[in-house]
Amino acid sequence: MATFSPSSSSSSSLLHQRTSIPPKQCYYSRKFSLQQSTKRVSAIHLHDGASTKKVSPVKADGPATILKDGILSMPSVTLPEEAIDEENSTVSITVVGASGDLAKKKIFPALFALYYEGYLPKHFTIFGYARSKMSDAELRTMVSKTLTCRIDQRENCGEKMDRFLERCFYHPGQYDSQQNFLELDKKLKEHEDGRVANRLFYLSIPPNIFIDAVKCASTSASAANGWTRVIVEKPFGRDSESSAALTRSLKQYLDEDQIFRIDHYLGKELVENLSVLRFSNLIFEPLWSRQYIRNVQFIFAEDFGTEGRGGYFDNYGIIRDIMQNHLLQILALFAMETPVSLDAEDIRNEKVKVLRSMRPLRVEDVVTGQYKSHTRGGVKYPAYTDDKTVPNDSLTPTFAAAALFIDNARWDGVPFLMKAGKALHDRRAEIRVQFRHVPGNLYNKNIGTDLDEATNELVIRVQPDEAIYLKINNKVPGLGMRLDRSNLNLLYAARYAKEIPDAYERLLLDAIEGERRLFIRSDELDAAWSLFTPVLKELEEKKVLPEYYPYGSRGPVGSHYLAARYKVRWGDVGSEQ
Ligand SMILES: NC(=O)C1=CN([C@@H]2O[C@H](COP(=O)(O)OP(=O)(O)OC[C@H]3O[C@@H](n4cnc5c(N)ncnc54)[C@H](OP(=O)(O)O)[C@@H]3O)[C@@H](O)[C@H]2O)C=CC1
Ligand SMILES: O=C1O[C@H](COP(=O)(O)O)[C@@H](O)[C@H](O)[C@H]1O
Repeated sequence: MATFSPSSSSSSSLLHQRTSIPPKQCYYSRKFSLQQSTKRVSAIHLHDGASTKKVSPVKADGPATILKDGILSMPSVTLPEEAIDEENSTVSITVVGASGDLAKKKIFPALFALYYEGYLPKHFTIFGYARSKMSDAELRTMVSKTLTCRIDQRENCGEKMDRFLERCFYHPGQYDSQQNFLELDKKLKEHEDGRVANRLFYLSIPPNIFIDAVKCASTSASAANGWTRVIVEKPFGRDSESSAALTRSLKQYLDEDQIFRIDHYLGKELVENLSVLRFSNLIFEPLWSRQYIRNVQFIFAEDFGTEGRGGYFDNYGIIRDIMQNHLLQILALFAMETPVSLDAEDIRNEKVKVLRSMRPLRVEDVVTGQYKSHTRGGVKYPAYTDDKTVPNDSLTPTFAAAALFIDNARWDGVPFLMKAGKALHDRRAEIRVQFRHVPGNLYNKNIGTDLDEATNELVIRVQPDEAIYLKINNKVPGLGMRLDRSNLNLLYAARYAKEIPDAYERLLLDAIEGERRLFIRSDELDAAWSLFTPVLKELEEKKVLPEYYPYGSRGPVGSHYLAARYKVRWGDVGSEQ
């Protein structure tokens, strides 16, 4: 073990102060401000000039404290031995299903962005694995064509891309072939070159072959002396039973702490910021309850249909595709109680608790829709069922709205509304918090007749154009006394010059670093499915007809009736959004 014991040092000198860390390493902290604000030493980042590695202290003797003039006093922390041994360890990342859409669109670009920014460890190798026949050179050509990520306009991008591609390789193989995975293992070993070998497998394949691939990877290509982790993509089953069966099968080959169930919405910047906003600002946390909040809305909209993914989508539908995972995860983060710390288990414990306090969704609290063909400006937009991979008589919802409730002391009676849809008039993901009326408001008569319009609303716009804004009532300048609604607006593009990383970058880095906070634990998943499984079964058994809405419209009118039943008006509708 190595001991690190700086004390009473400024944060900049802290970066270099150490006792028994080898001289070429210094401290670099991606999350330094987080550590300061939590006043706990939960992680330390080691940086050797080329790469960064996060380590958890084995032991911290006490909390960090901020003294006068920003001087930071740190406790003595004990680091694990592997933390100081970057030279002798390596990480191999195998993208299983490398020829597929997600790998090309998201995973390889995210890995390149991490490399470009210096976040990957010094020694790393990337392998693509799939059945398609490809050489290393062909994989590199394929990857280079799809590196259309945020980095590609940057300085030295071409040069860095060449360096990155030199470290990408390909192995063709079947997903259920131990022999093919043994061959992969052999190649990985050659690249690992006798170092401590850590291996990350990213399962970017259809769910019906997850288990075959996990079985082969774990039995024939696990790391011999380092860690082995597996990132599993959604869908995690299609209901409680199939999800539990998937978990059982995964656990035949992996421990829970090796399984990284990804929900990429948890990696989005504004979703990460939700806890910061709430727990580090005095003005929000005291208002975060039924006393002040009338309703909360989670809205997801896409202005395109299921084009190209109809085959997958028809078996799942929008409730499983977006609500049960992305929107529910955001809801859990929004509504959970204060966690004991920012450690993964403390956060996930709170998320499970709030999910388990929720009422299973009732069929009368759901509205479903499906888009139909629509011609606008001479262009004909297809119906969902025009997709050749979708049956003509499919009832699969491409839109749903739902009202959910949390039966605990904080949220009793507050409607949590969700709305998700494809082929709508715009693309957005946002959280809207509508506050109650001001009691005995002196200015009621200056507001007009619609008091609901005049309540405060906090909007967290996850995408596009990331922003946080608060709608307030304000006096219109002039000699009269007229109020209007104005926004206190934090528009990220105006406030921060830095680009926002893609969610997959954050999540891949976390998986490499063993940070589980943004990945879904099996009990969270069980709780999430318990809420949606009964209603999904009922909708399917009763063959409930979706309400048809034109491609490019605002979706079924039924969603407004549902909201009105709970005295809610969707915040994304109307002139001022
Ligand atoms: N694409 C996206 O935007 C998103 C995808 N996901 C999830 O990520 C995973 C991968 O998605 P995506 O890349 O779109 O998937 P693809 O359909 O593109 O499949 C990935 C690869 O798996 C192999 N494959 C496809 N079908 C089969 C099959 N029936 N049997 C065996 N192998 C098959 C193919 O490789 P080969 O033939 O070379 O072996 C293919 O290139 C899925 O679980 C998906 O649900 C999650 C969120 C978004
Ligand atoms: O998981 C999924 O997410 C995408 C939307 O992701 P975004 O990051 O582009 O907002 C959605 O299109 C897809 O249907 C779903 O499977």
